[in-house]
Amino acid sequence: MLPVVAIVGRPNVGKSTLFNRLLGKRKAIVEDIPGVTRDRNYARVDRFGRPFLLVDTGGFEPASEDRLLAQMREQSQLAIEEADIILLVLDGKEGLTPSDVEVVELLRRHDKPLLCLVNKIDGPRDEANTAEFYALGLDEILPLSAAHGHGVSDLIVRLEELLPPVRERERAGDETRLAIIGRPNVGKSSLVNRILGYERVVANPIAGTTRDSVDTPFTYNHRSYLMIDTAGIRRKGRVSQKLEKFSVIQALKAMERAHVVLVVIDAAEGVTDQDLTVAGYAEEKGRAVMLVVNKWDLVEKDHTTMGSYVKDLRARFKFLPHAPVLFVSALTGQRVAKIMAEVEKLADEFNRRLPTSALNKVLREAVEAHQPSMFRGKRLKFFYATQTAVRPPTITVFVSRADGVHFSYQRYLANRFREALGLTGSPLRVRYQSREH
Ligand SMILES: Nc1nc2c(ncn2[C@@H]2O[C@H](COP(=O)(O)OP(=O)(O)OP(=O)(O)O)[C@@H](O)[C@H]2O)c(=O)[nH]1
Ligand SMILES: Nc1nc2c(ncn2[C@@H]2O[C@H](COP(=O)(O)OP(=O)(O)OP(=O)(O)O)[C@@H](O)[C@H]2O)c(=O)[nH]1
Repeated sequence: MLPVVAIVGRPNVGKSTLFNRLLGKRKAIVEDIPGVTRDRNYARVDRFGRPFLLVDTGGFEPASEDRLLAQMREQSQLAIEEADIILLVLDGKEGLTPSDVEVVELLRRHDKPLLCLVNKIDGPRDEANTAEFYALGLDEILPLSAAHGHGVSDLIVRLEELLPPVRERERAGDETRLAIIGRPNVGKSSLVNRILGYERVVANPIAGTTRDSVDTPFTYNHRSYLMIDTAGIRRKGRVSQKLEKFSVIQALKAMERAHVVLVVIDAAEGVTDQDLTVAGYAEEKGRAVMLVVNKWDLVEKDHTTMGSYVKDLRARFKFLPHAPVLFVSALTGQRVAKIMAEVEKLADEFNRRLPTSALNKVLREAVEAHQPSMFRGKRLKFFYATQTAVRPPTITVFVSRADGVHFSYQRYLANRFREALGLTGSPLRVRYQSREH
């Protein structure tokens, strides 16, 4: 499972600066998810020896000293519960403050690895500023300039030493891994129980290596599935609802390991930004996504309700035009049995291997039926298409000028591939590569 590294510290100490510094240029999570305007406070970091999920716990509302301390306690508590490693950022320019002392006390009562960073040590002149922080009695204080990068490589070395070893690959086999995610209280556990109640649970839940994870293998229609549990979200209660991003982390961790992701939406509450955020991440990762609208029993309906609900859903989840949508009630059981039937179809498509001959036939016929427009005075030439990856199915098309394939033509070809190959719900990636002939 992806380890979590949380950055904590008072406002203005440089948490976001450090976050961006560790992230480097490339942000691993899409930032332009339509409909999501909120700041990004978490991202997968892949640039170093071991990938991890980095969380910036900042973003306090401006508050009085008292309120601030309360928020910092809460922030630290969450980091203790959720993170594998905690980076405490202190302000070397401002010096040690009473709230720093308190937070350190709180953090070290637990055995989570803690790295204490004194930031804004921009040059030799500032180094004396670190001295007073030794009063905290910590074994190790790392001077840092998040803004200029000094000390960052030392930090990374320490981080890598502390990160838990990479677990051996997820249990091999061709089972489909299923994650059910959604905001607190949308009915995830009820759905999991319903699904596992219907299907044959093969074994007792296997306790994962981390305390929160309990995956359940089961079979449906003679095929193996693994239900990835997101129980962590359930136990947090009051606190994590305040800092919603921590429940997002659980969802991100589950999605890392999943093939098929069920994004559960509360029918009565409607789509929230958080739903869009996690679905956007699933889309970016190339997971097969299904939108499950739960608590359908609570909605007053006439014959137009479902249609307009779908329309609204499609508009919000524009980036997932193919995701199947189901309206269910975990309470009454209505249509819950359909979920696994849909999952099976989706998983089939998601795992599909497409013969090169079939792909080329589709490509040839599509180009014949509708020629691409000229690019810089020349007709584009399409050579051939072949599948270059599975999960999700990925097709590479070789063409005279990859940059000459207009977006609308890309969409046209992708749709032709989908139609011809019977891919209705699964993501499909089509890449273009230039070739001379
Ligand atoms: N001199 C100096 N300034 C820094 C350094 N790192 C951050 N700053 C400055 O400190 C200020 C606060 O930085 P942020 O990264 O926004 O701090 P933050 O902790 O995320 O703040 P909140 O979002 O309020 O929690 C900005 O003006 C930064 O430019 C540093 O290494 N040296
Ligand atoms: N009316 C109605 N209530 C439901 C339905 N599904 C779940 N609930 C209720 O919604 C509440 C939350 O359900 P849970 O299954 O615990 O939701 P969860 O998403 O696992 O919640 P967290 O543990 O907070 O993440 C419970 O009171 C359920 O009885 C449904 O289809 N209709």
